[in-house]
Amino acid sequence: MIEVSSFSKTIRGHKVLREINLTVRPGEIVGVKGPNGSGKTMLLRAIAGLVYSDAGAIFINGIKLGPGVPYPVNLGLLIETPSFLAHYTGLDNCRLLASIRNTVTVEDIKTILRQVGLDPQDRRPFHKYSLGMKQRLGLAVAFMERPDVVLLDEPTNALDQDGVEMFKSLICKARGCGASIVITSHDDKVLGMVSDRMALVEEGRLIEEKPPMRDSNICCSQSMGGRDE
Ligand SMILES: Nc1ncnc2c1ncn2[C@@H]1O[C@H](COP(=O)(O)OP(=O)(O)OP(=O)(O)O)[C@@H](O)[C@H]1O
Repeated sequence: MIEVSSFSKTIRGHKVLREINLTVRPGEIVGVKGPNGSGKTMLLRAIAGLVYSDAGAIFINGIKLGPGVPYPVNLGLLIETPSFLAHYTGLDNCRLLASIRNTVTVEDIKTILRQVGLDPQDRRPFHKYSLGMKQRLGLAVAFMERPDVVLLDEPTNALDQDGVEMFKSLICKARGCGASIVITSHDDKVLGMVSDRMALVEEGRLIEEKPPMRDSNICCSQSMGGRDE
């Protein structure tokens, strides 16, 4: 459960987030839209515990984020361009990141790589990947550890149609497993299809929240089995 409570953030004298209130329950996807520079990425960074508040607070499963507080749950994060070790393969990059928490096996990693459309046996180093392949690898890492909180900034950037379908399937599965998910996108169509609610951010303010759109939400109509096949 994500609870953002009257959260404000000022950077170098500029108020980038202003009294944001937002709750995302387990098994819920909130889509955030808004113009360039409105504060969408900063909101995700704040929920990820990467920036702290000037006023207000963010609670994850009831635990207030702040300096010295370990992130309370498994976090799946894709913010801006994913950065990986240039000379490592996709599999080796994933294995390195997975070794930090040590909660998934190599087979789990190979499975998620296949799910995002990458070949675990591909020996090409990351720097030879296309933009779409890099984005797919970023998504693989975000979902690799069966996260409880998923924060995705422009997740369909550089993805072809097949990649967008893969993304929809991944996010619906995570929702079905009870993750609290926030995504930003300039693609209204994708946001509309997967979000339970939409939030509109302008000049650092959350100015409108739209109610659940169950009828058009593809995640509501898909089967919500476990992750692997
Ligand atoms: N590291 C930083 N230092 C200072 N200001 C920043 C920093 N990062 C972002 N900002 C400012 O915060 C505001 C919100 O930026 P943010 O990246 O959250 O916008 P956004 O809604 O994600 O935009 P876009 O749609 O272009 O990705 C902008 O005015 C930006 O200039």
